[in-house]
Amino acid sequence: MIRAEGLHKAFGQKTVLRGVSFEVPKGQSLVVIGGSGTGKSVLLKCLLGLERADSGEVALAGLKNPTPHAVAPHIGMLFQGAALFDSLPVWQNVAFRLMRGTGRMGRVEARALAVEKLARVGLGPEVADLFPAELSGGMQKRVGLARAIAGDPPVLFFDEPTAGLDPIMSAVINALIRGIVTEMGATALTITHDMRTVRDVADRVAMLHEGRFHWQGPTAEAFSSDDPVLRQFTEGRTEGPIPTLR
Ligand SMILES: Nc1ncnc2c1ncn2[C@@H]1O[C@H](COP(=O)(O)OP(=O)(O)OP(=O)(O)O)[C@@H](O)[C@H]1O
Repeated sequence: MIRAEGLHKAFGQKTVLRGVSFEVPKGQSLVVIGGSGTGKSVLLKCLLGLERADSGEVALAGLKNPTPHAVAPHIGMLFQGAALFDSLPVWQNVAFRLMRGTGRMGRVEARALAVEKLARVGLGPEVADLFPAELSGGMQKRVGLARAIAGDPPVLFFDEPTAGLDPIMSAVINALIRGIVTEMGATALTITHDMRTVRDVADRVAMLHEGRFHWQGPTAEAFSSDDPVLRQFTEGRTEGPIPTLR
């Protein structure tokens, strides 16, 4: 479960979050949309404890206002640029967290688990010993996804999972995310600008606008709503209540 209650966050004079409240029940997938600079990344950082909200509360996997360290074993995260370690082979990237800390896995077990997770995201065992630089962007995303699910975490975060991918690879990654989330029974939160990701991945959609969730609801309703702010965004129109610089 992921819950936020009245999150406020300002940087100096600039208020970014003005009372964000929502709950993602266990096993559900929420996709957060919103224009550039509306605070989606700030919200994600507040949820992960990477930024402290000025006020409000976060509950994540049973933890209240967790620190990044406390929350790490309970979450998997796919970063926007995949964020793999260049100097480590793919399998060590996937098993990175499992090979550290108390109760860490031995190399043989960790490698076997990495190969299994790579298979889940459509990559063969021959990829395990390659280095990230040898992979295409789509393959790196798959490796990032394998790493996110390596520890079978109950909560998954996806930050712009299709950024920089072609439409076909985007569809592949979206389908993988949806399949994995359903199969694991994970609670998921995805940030995206990609309406295809919204359609493919979301049970529910929330739109961040002027520091709050301006609209929240089931995915089908997000695309049939007559809310002018939501419509302008989902239809990508320059005219409407959201100001644009042209
Ligand atoms: N550490 C910081 N210090 C000052 N301002 C910040 C900081 N982090 C974020 N901001 C500001 O908060 C606002 C929201 O930024 P954020 O990166 O969350 O937007 P976003 O919705 O993720 O945008 P995009 O879709 O373009 O990635 C921006 O105006 C940004 O400049």
